[in-house]
Amino acid sequence: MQNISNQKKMLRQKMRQLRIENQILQQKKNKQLNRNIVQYIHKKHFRSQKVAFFWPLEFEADIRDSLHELYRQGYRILLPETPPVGLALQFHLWYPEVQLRPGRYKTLYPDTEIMHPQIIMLPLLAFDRKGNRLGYGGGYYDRTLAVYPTVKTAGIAFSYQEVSTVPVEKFDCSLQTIITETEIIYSQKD
Ligand SMILES: Nc1nc2c(c(=O)[nH]1)N(C=O)[C@@H](CNc1ccc(C(=O)N[C@@H](CCC(=O)O)C(=O)O)cc1)CN2
Ligand SMILES: Nc1ncnc2c1ncn2[C@@H]1O[C@H](COP(=O)(O)OP(=O)(O)OP(=O)(O)O)[C@@H](O)[C@H]1O
Repeated sequence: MQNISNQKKMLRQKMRQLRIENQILQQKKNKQLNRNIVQYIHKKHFRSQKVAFFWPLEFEADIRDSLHELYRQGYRILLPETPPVGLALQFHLWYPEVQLRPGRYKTLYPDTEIMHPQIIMLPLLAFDRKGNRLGYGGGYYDRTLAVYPTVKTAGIAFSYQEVSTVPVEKFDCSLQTIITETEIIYSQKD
């Protein structure tokens, strides 16, 4: 039997491919996904709370509408700066006019003050209904959630990214909620 890290590697390859195949269809689902993100935040969290999002990379869900909408409503939106591998993400305050700087792995972030989030929205390649998450393999979000054990977590994905079981290792942090364009899945008490 293969070890878990190899299983993760293979699932990553498969999900990356699936994402490319879904690129066009995905664009049509962005609107509904953004609607569900805003609805989740309204239902669960008060205004002026600090919500960490991410600036989408190529092929990821385009969640920029949610950032603008929630900013307008008085939430404070934070974006991650990607440090060297082995360190936790740092979150910077975002606002619509801010200039974004290029960071590691083609990420973009605002070079503004650092803030601590109360809610973290996470990108992912695959998820399962128990809230297990597969990312790109940098371990950035697991390390970050280890620093913020009490924050609320919600993964953002399209429904085609659901798999029956994501292979997990002992350091993997699971998600309380997963938001897709078709549903909001509460995998754990939130
Ligand atoms: N939008 C976004 N921001 C994010 C993440 C993410 O997954 N998405 N991260 C999540 O941890 C952190 C950045 N970590 C990353 C770690 C590895 C790769 C990576 O291996 N990229 C591939 C190309 C990915 C692809 O296009 O499929 C590469 O550079 O070869 C990317 C981001 C923080 N910011
Ligand atoms: N809390 C932690 N402390 C130390 N090392 C960690 C921690 N969490 C993860 N790692 C390391 O990070 C590596 C990658 O983890 P994993 O495969 O779960 O990444 P990922 O969740 O897919 O990536 P990302 O969160 O960046 O999207 C693992 O090999 C592991 O050694």
